[in-house]
Amino acid sequence: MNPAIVFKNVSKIYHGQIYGLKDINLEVEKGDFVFVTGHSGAGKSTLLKLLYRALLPSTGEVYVNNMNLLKLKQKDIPLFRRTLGVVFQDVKLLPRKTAIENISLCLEMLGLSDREVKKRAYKSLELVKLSSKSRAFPNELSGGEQQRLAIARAISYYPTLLIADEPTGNIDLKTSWEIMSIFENLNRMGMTILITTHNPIIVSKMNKRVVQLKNGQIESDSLWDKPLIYE
Ligand SMILES: Nc1ncnc2c1ncn2[C@@H]1O[C@H](COP(=O)(O)OP(=O)(O)OP(=O)(O)O)[C@@H](O)[C@H]1O
Repeated sequence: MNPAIVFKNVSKIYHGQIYGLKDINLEVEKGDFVFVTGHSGAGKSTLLKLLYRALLPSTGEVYVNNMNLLKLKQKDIPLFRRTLGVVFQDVKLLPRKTAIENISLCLEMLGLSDREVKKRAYKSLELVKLSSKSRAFPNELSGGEQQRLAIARAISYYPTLLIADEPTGNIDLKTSWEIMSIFENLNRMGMTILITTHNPIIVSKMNKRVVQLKNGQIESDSLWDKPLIYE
């Protein structure tokens, strides 16, 4: 087996003294769907940043899609980032570009033909059920639609791994379920999904693997099997 993600004895220490993560060991198999939870300051963002190589570990090794991120050469970083899609909490959409342009602009940077860019951009919008809003500007979209557009942009590269930072952080529960069902569909299509969230209702109803962080360490790692106490 070649896991999608491997953390081997990973610690991240900020300013030589603050532990963001402490001796983490974690494997995520290809095709898994994993939530990472934990209180504020538990280390969720640090873990994500290590995954997309915005940070390097202080000790230990991180592998994503079989690449040792410590050994990745600077010139290979853009290529590496295309193997994973990232959905940020603040959606980072370009305000003066339409939905379809927000996606196409990223794809154009890959050097794809105009035809391929168009095909992938429309396909991505279709996957997040936003085809009817292709010409809308971000400020003409609801919070949930903006989040869906951010997902469409992240999957337009056809990544095998999709990671999302609090993707339901700023939206209501009903819209959150719509977003979760999109992640589930992408997972069924074979994409590995890793999502950080604070939201216990989402976690308790989705029945997925849950990695719970506390003070930079893994407190528990199991399938969610607790009773639904947040109804
Ligand atoms: N750039 C930084 N410099 C110093 N300390 C940092 C830095 N980033 C994070 N930390 C510290 O590392 C620890 C983990 O932070 P992290 O942001 O990963 O937690 P989190 O679980 O994502 O929190 P939140 O849910 O509030 O976003 C915290 O103690 C935090 O103060």
